[in-house]
Amino acid sequence: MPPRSCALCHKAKAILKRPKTGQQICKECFFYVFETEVHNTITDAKLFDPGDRVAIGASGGKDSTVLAYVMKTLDERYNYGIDLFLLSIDEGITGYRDDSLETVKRNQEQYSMPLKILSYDELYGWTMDSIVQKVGRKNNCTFCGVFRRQALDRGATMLQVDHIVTGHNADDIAETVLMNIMRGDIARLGRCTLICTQGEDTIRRSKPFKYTYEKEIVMYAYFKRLDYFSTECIYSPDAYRGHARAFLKDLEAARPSAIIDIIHSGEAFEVREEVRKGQKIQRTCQRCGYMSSNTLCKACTLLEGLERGIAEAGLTDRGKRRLDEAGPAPSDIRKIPFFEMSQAAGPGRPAVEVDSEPSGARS
Ligand SMILES: Nc1ncnc2c1ncn2[C@@H]1O[C@H](COP(=O)(O)OP(=O)(O)OP(=O)(O)O)[C@@H](O)[C@H]1O
Repeated sequence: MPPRSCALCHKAKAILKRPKTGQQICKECFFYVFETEVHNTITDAKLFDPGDRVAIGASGGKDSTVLAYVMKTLDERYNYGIDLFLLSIDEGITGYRDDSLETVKRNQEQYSMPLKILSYDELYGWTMDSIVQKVGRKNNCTFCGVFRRQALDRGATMLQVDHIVTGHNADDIAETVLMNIMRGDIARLGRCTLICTQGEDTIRRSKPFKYTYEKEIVMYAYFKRLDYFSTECIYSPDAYRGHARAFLKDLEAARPSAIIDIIHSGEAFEVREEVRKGQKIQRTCQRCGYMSSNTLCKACTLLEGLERGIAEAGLTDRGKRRLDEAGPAPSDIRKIPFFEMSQAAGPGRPAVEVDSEPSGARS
C-alpha cells in the first residue's frame, strides 16, 4: 500500500496518528495544529495582556518543558508582548528533583529565560526527604502538594510576575473532575475546570494546556527533541489519583474524546445556590497571611504538626484534635514568612533577583 498522505496538507507523508482526533498527519502539520490549538485556548480565554510578566512553573518534566517551548514560540509568532520566566520549586527530593532541576537549568539557556528556584528548605525549613523520614510514604503527597502551591505563589511574588502558568494538561483536568465527583468535593469540582483562577490575595494562575492531550505533549516533545526529565517521583504517588488515571486511560482507549467530554461535563456543572452558601469563605491565614478558609492555612497547620511531632495534625480529624489538645503553639515555633503580594508589574519596580540569567540573553 502506498504511504498515506497527510490528512491536513495532502502533500507530505503522514507519519503519525493524532491521539486527539485519530487523523493521520505529517510532522509539520502536527506541530502547527498543536501550537495553534494552544494559541486559540490562550486567546479565547484572554489569558495575557501585552507587558505581562509570566512565570512558567517549571519542573523539568515533559509538560512544563513543552509549555516553556510553546509559550516562547507563540509569544514570538503572535507578538503577545509578554516577559517569560522559569520558576522552579525544589521540594528537596534527592535523586529526583535535584536531577530534574539540572534539566530546567539547561532549558533556561536553551530558551533564554531567567530562572528562579525556591526550595522547601528555605521556605519551610523541611525538605520532602526529611518529611518522608517523619511521616512515611503514605501521606507525603499531601505535604508536597500543599507546600508546592504556596511556594509557587511565593516564588512568583519574588519574581514580581502577574501570572503563573502550569503544564496541567487535559488528562490531568479530566482526572481531577472524576476525583472530585468520586469524593463529592463540590467546591473543588466547581473550580477545577477553570482555565484561570485568581483569589483576591493570589496571583493569576492558568493552564494553557487545558485542552491538550498528554499523549500529544509526549509526541511533541519527542518530535521536537526537547530536553526533559522523564523519571517519576521516587515517593509513592497519590493512590486515589492513580485509580482515576487508570479509569480515564480505559475510557480513552475505548473513545479518545472521553477526555475532552469529561472536561466539558465538568465545565457545565452548576453548583446550586444553597450548596454554594454552605461553602467556606476565603480569608487569610492569621499566622502567615496566605489565603485560607480557616484561621490557619493548610501549610501552617502541616508545618506546625511537623514541628510539634504531630505530623497527622493537618491530615486527619484525630490529628487535628491531638494538636488542639496539646495547647497553643509555642511562640518560637518555626513560621512561614509572612506573605504579601508584591507591587503589580510595571515600570519603576525594583529589580528582581533571579538565580540565573541565560548567558548573554537579557539585560
Ligand atoms: N517543582 C515544581 N516547580 C515548578 N512547577 C512545578 C513543579 N512541580 C509541578 N509544577 C507545575 O505543575 C504542573 C503539573 O505538575 P505535576 O506534578 O502534575 O507534573 P507532571 O504532570 O509530571 O508535569 P511535568 O511533566 O511538567 O513535570 C507542571 O507541569 C508544572 O507546571
